[in-house]
Amino acid sequence: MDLRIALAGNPNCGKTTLFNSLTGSNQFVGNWPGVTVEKKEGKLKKHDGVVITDLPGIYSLSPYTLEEVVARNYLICERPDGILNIVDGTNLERNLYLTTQLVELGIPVVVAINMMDVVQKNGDKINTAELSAALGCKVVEISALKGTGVMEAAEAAVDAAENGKTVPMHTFSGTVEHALAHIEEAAVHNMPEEQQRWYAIKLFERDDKVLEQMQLEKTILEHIETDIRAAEAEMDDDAESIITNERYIYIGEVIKKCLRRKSAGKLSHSDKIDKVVTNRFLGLPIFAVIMFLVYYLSMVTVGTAATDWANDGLFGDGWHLFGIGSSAYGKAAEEYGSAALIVEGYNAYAEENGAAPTGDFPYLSEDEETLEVTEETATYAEYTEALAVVEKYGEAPEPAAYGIWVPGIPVLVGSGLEKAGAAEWLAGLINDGIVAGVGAVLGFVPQMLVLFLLLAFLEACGYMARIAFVLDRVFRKFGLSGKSFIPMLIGTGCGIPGIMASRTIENERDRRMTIMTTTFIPCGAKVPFISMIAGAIFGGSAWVATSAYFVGMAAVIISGIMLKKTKKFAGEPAPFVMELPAYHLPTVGNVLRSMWERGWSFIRKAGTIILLSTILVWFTTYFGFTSEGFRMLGEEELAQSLLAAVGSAVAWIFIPLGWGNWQAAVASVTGLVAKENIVGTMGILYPGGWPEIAENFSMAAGYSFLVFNLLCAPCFAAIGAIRREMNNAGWTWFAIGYQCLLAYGVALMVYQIGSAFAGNLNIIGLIAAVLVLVLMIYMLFRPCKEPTRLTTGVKSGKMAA
Ligand SMILES: Nc1nc2c(ncn2[C@@H]2O[C@H](COP(=O)(O)OP(=O)(O)OP(=O)(O)O)[C@@H](O)[C@H]2O)c(=O)[nH]1
Ligand SMILES: [Mg+2]
Repeated sequence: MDLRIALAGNPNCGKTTLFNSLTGSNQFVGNWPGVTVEKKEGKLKKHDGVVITDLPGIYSLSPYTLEEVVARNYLICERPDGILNIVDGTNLERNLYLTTQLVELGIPVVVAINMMDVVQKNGDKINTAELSAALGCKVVEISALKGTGVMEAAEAAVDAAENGKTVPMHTFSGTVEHALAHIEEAAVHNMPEEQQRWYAIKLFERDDKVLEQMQLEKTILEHIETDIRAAEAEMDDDAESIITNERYIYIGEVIKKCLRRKSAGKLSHSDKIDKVVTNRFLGLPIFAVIMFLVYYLSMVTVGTAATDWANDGLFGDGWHLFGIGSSAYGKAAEEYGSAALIVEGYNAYAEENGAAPTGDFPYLSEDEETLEVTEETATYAEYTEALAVVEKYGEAPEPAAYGIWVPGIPVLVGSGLEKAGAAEWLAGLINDGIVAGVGAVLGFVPQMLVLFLLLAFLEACGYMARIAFVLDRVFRKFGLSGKSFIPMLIGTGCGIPGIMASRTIENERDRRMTIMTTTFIPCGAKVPFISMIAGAIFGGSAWVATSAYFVGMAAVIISGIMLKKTKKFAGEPAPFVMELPAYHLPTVGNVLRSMWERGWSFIRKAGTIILLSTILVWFTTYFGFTSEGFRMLGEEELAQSLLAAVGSAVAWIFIPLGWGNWQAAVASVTGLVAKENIVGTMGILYPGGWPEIAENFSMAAGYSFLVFNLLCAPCFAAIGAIRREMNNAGWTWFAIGYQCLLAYGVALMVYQIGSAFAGNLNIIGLIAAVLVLVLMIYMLFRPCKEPTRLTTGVKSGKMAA
């Protein structure tokens, strides 16, 4: 049997950080309470047979929310062999409240005071010997972040689990002890001795869960009730408060003996920053600016340079080594290209009219970005100039002549396959399928890494927790709770942990609503298609990605307001009590690790599920029934493919949204498998790349496509998470149906109203869009329905406990 050590402590005290360093795992760490919502096990490094369990944070052993129940049940029902209680040294008073309960459990406890690096920097001193004597268990000092003292702490816990015994030092007042003695005698005397005290105290508090678990006989219950009543009458308070108060009084005494504060009363750095960042008026604008910067840096500056290289170079024709020669070649190619078009126009005119033009003549010019072809006029003088240029070059300039030219993967693979004499279908599968599809997704890796890096930094330093606080003020105006923001915050990485994070919401209706709306926020997998639309149709503007983020957030707020007006969701928002963690500079290692974790899972997905999807998409795209029967198709025959047939059958649904072509319809459907697939599928279906996409989408249609895929049902994995968290098929379908309907309605408005502004008015479409708008406004402003009875009996206001 393995020795089991549980890491228990308040939220955000560093349990997961310690867990990662003790076990070498990579669990997610963030600077706000409620990051871990499930227990995780790992083997202690260099110690065979010791299993460490990371638990969600708890403030006490009376849980209110789902993830707190997980922690409590593990401690009480599965009873680990030892508890390593992590205590945030910068917040001893609140943290020790849990400690006083843990030492009563009858399980050996070792207290590890964490964040000692901060405590020391603040100049505070903790007397551990004194604290250890007061609590009745060993106390060690650690810094999980810096890794100091962590192994010693784990070994102390192992030692205590094997040999130790923790006996609580604290006694309640005489009246309470008297009642406890009676309860022990009457109700719990047949339990193991070390557990009796804890159960007696819980019975005294009339804890529902313990009462339910013990199934006491009615006579015994009545007997202990008289004891409790007597104590309550004597102390003039209810039993639960008596216990809570006495614990705090005791903690106050302990703290007085063991802690010497240097920085009492001064405003800390965090408080000063918060005065600005969470300011009533500045908070939101600062948030908007920061999010814009995050997307600007990842999408436009650092990210784009790298992504362009990945898309056009690595997964395109090729690139100049170190960029040397690129601009010279670019200039030459452009000069030659535009001159050649004029010369072509001249020759075409001559051929058509049988005589060379003497004056002005028309020629076709092509826009480099959109590939749009327009007719221009050139003069004879321009022709002579152009002819000179063309003659100077002789032929189209070769990139290899300007620097060291490295061919891209498609070129290499193509020539390799040709040399090996691969069959046509195999070459097609590899180049037009896998390289085009998976390559299109992998091309976004640099951007994603920059984005993940910035998000990891914001999460780790503590800023994101402030956003929940700032948004709470906004959300509350609409009857929503800022608590709903935490899942969305996690959802910017991936929707699945986001949906799971809804467990921190105690109110069942708010929780359901949060599950339904969390995936509106663009997750990492949606970023590539947002970026593709921005790049192909909007000239790479950073506003597109930033707007997607705020469209997602608006969708959450609007949905919240609309849903809250229905019977099923009505009711006061859950009170939002979250302490703001102190800001701190995250370690480089931690931020990089978090970035790499997310980035790697993105890459891994490209190699598995995206790869499989692209193979399927390629096969159904490049094969079809023609007049000569079933065969492989050429690039210009794709309209006859199997996929085109299927896609066309559903594409009409999207005509009102402006992108009723089968390619876009198919891409949206493959997006349900994984959202990265949208980019991969478009990569296969538009062999001409971004310029071909730009040709097929107007700006209004492009943005409508973006909005639809942002808001509609998430990928299957996330739908599975919704199913698990809702724990009900009806609610799951309701969530998916609502998401798709909302996506359709908003995309319809975007396209129809956007087109009308662009001068492409479609009267019927516009009427439909206006109707949707009116309906939404009605849903937003109609009076509230009376709430139905709340089904769960959870209490609110846990911080008071
Ligand atoms: N300065 C400092 N920061 C730390 C230390 N240990 C953890 N942190 C930071 O504290 C924050 C919370 O760490 P987590 O490990 O996620 O905390 P947790 O206890 O698992 O939190 P929940 O899962 O929400 O209960 C992170 O930003 C950590 O980087 C430490 O020793 N010193
Ligand atoms: Mg954790």
